[in-house]
Amino acid sequence: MVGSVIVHKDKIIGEGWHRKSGEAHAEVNAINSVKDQSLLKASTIYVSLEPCSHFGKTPPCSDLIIAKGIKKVVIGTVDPFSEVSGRGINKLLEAGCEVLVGILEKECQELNKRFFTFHLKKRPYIILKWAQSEDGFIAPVIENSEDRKPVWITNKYSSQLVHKWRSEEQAIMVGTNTAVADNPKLNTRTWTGKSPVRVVIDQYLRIPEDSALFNKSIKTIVICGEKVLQEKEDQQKIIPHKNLLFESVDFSQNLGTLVCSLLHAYDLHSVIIEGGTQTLQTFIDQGLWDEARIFSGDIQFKKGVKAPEFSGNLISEKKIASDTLKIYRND
Ligand SMILES: NC(=O)C1=CN([C@@H]2O[C@H](COP(=O)(O)OP(=O)(O)OC[C@H]3O[C@@H](n4cnc5c(N)ncnc54)[C@H](OP(=O)(O)O)[C@@H]3O)[C@@H](O)[C@H]2O)C=CC1
Ligand SMILES: Nc1c(N[C@@H]2O[C@H](COP(=O)(O)O)[C@@H](O)[C@H]2O)[nH]c(=O)[nH]c1=O
Ligand SMILES: [Zn+2]
Repeated sequence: MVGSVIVHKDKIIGEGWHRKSGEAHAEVNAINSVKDQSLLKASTIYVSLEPCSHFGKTPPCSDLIIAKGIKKVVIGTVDPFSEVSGRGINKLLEAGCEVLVGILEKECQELNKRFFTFHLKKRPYIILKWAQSEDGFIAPVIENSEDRKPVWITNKYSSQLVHKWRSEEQAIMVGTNTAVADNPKLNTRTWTGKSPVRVVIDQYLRIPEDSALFNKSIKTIVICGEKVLQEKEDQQKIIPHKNLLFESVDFSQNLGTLVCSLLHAYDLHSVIIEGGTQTLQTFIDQGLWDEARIFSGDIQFKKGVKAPEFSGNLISEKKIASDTLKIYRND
């Protein structure tokens, strides 16, 4: 999200923000919102991200600022996107604008943390999320039960918050055992908004075909081994569908890095990984995470699947009725 404000003689005369990829940028909306366009020549434009310099889905905002005769530009942070990255600022300077860069820089980077991670680290912003019992388990001992559903640890308020989080991210991922044991839907249900793209690891394609993840209602990417995919394709057991995509990777390599490259190639800027422990630990051990959101319920399991082991900076802790939510950052 990028925001822009236009100020004339200490008075805000225009405001705008970038609503959606492909639509008008913040500066365009802010400029268009100014009723008396003749004031622009004596105004300052504030924008949280460097004005763009390239013809992307829309024309360059730096050209528009210059064309409107705005003389002073205050920028929160440089754009990490290689097509822009300093070029927007240079265009403005060359046109004789006064340009201030780095105002509330940290706040502006935080606002677009997904976008920054995607361009600077060439991977999605990674949020780890799990719920653990009071004694540190994410599930009791798994019995080979026909009844494929999660053992619920958290309360309905935490669960609703998770659905809000799902609506805020572009992808959601789980490991094979979780898909087998829980038959999760991984959609956004108790909150409004989009469901993320579902991603599941399934090296040997052993997740039952009638699983909710394969119902084709939402775009779903299955990450499997090269050999098994070839075999299934040869047997014509994979029917191509726009919402069910199979991607093979070399499981003898570093899985975390492979998944990150794959999601980057799919242009997915963020992913929430909802377990289980083995999958979460894979990313933790490779330092491939940005935030961990951990619920603790008041239930005790005594034995079962241990929660992941990790260390990070605790940035917030709160009670949600009987649950505790702790959020950590990896920095
Ligand atoms: N409370 C909570 O928040 C949650 C609880 N759960 C519970 O956790 C349990 C499952 O957890 P867990 O057993 O840790 O399983 P995972 O869901 O993490 O699945 C593990 C499997 O995924 C594949 N996999 C994961 N990481 C790798 C890797 N680095 N390399 C290769 N393959 C990998 C392997 O499949 P393969 O063996 O086919 O190679 C592995 O056996 C379930 O009981 C579920 O109910 C799950 C999610 C959240
Ligand atoms: N058990 C457990 C969670 N489990 C996670 O939620 C998934 C189920 O998603 P869905 O089928 O969409 O409701 C499940 O597979 C696992 O990833 N989450 C929590 O917030 N609290 C909990 O106590
Ligand atoms: Zn722009």
